[in-house]
Amino acid sequence: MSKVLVSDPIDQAGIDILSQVATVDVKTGLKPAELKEIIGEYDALMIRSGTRVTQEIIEAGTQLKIIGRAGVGVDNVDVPTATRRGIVVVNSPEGNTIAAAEHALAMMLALSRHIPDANASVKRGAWDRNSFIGAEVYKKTLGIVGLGKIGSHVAAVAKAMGMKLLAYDPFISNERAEQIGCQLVEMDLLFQQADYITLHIPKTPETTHLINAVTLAKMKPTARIINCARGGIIEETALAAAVKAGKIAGAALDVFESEPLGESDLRSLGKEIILTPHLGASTTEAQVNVAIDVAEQIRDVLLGLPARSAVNIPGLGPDVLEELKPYMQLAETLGNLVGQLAGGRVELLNVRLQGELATNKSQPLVVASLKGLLYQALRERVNYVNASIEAKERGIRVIETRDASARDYAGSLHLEATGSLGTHSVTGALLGDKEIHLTDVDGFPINVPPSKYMLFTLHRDMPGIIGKLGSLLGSFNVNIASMQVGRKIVRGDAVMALSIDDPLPDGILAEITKVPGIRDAFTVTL
Ligand SMILES: NC(=O)C1=CN([C@@H]2O[C@H](COP(=O)(O)OP(=O)(O)OC[C@H]3O[C@@H](n4cnc5c(N)ncnc54)[C@H](O)[C@@H]3O)[C@@H](O)[C@H]2O)C=CC1
Ligand SMILES: O=C(O)C(=O)COP(=O)(O)O
Repeated sequence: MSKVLVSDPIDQAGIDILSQVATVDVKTGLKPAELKEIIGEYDALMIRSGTRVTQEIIEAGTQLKIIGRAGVGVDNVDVPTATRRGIVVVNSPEGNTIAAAEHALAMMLALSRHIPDANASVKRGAWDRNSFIGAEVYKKTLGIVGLGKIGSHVAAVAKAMGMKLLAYDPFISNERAEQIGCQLVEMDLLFQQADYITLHIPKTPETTHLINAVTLAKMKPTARIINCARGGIIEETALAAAVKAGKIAGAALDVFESEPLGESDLRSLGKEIILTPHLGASTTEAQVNVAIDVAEQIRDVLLGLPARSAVNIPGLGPDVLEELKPYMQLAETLGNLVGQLAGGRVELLNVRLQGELATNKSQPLVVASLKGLLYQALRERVNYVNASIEAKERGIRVIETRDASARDYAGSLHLEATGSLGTHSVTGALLGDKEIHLTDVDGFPINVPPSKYMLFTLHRDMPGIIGKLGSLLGSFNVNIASMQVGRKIVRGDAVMALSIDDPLPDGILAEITKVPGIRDAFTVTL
């Protein structure tokens, strides 16, 4: 019989499901060394945010087949190491959405009415009605950073309370934001105008310390900020200093850079700050939901069945995958590329499967294109299982067409995306069955393999332009690995695709578009 270790508190409903197929040991509060010592005995590990599943732990887990996170965030799991070792990582993307959203809303109201401190003062025996004059949220502006599952529910409730809603989410379409009743704005404007700011984004390299002394300085002195997403998105020392100096009116935090929270300036602040010990998902309902959701997936994987919310493996049959693998990679690369060219906030994706790809078996390529398209927004959390649902939730319309007539290649894939930078298209094919080639960008024929850092220009085909661009890049110490021009007619419009060795330095795109003849320039990281 399989063995499952549950190393954080999980609802009994989950334990009951696991017990149908495995021996279950519940051992919470283990130190890393203790976990490392015993993990080798187990086929599955079930956790919440309390257990750090590091590379060391995963490598010691020689029998591990699956790690189940009974919640959303998998930032405490070394997913790349698990993937390399063939261990499935699953989570419960929706089980605690309502609990986390309600906690953020509770924090907003508690901050506005000083409920924790007023309660403590009555319990101390006082009857002080003057120290706790509050503020109403009605007709105030709520700025939501991250309009995903939790952010959207916060929006719906806040709207019903009469709040005006602003949102910042570079990966959500205007159409989707409007449906939720939010106005999408840039982050600076949100910070300047909001009376309350609530964060609902994942912790990624881009969002770490997204809120720092500079962003806090943009807030109104009467504004308050709430973080029920992840510790480390707000720089805690900068926040404590801003609250202490009265630069902002207050903050409510459920999550911290290091948990449990140790010595911290945050603890010494008064009623303007509320701290809770990572309670966002701690409702009876959410704990039952996530425990069942994840335990069912662990049970299924131990029985050799696929998992429905795997964050690191495709939920497709191995035979289909093997055949389509190189094309899946092509579709992901093209999706990632066209998403960046279209500016991220994509509303419409046209997928055209051409030549031998125009068969019904190629449906996974549409999913792979969406996975690529959403990669910039969701990173490793988007997978073949959730890409279509995530796209739908973001209001991305997908139109799929099949054209069996082969063009220059036996099979090719054409993607056209409409986003905040307009409509852009890319086509790609495989060379020698394996090597990915871009064969067309915005209707201009090219033939280049994609590379990690790329620069595209739209320019007039005229003498001297390539030299000028080369010298400009040289003056910024940018090394060109390869370059190709695609044009439809001589001396008409043309596209240049350059592979470069490093990311483009800040400010250079603006310089490039100043070169006479160059109309536009885009850079992408693949
Ligand atoms: N305090 C707690 O106990 C809980 C915390 N969480 C945390 O809440 C957060 C949100 O969860 P969900 O709404 O389920 O995730 P989600 O994936 O549905 O939504 C996240 C949104 O953030 C957006 N986003 C990504 N990068 C961004 C950036 N740089 N700037 C602005 N927006 C960006 C994405 O486009 C997406 O719409 C996660 O960090 C999760 O770990 C979730 C449950 C409980
Ligand atoms: O689901 C999440 O991302 C959470 O942050 C909840 O964490 P928890 O399961 O309560 O330790």
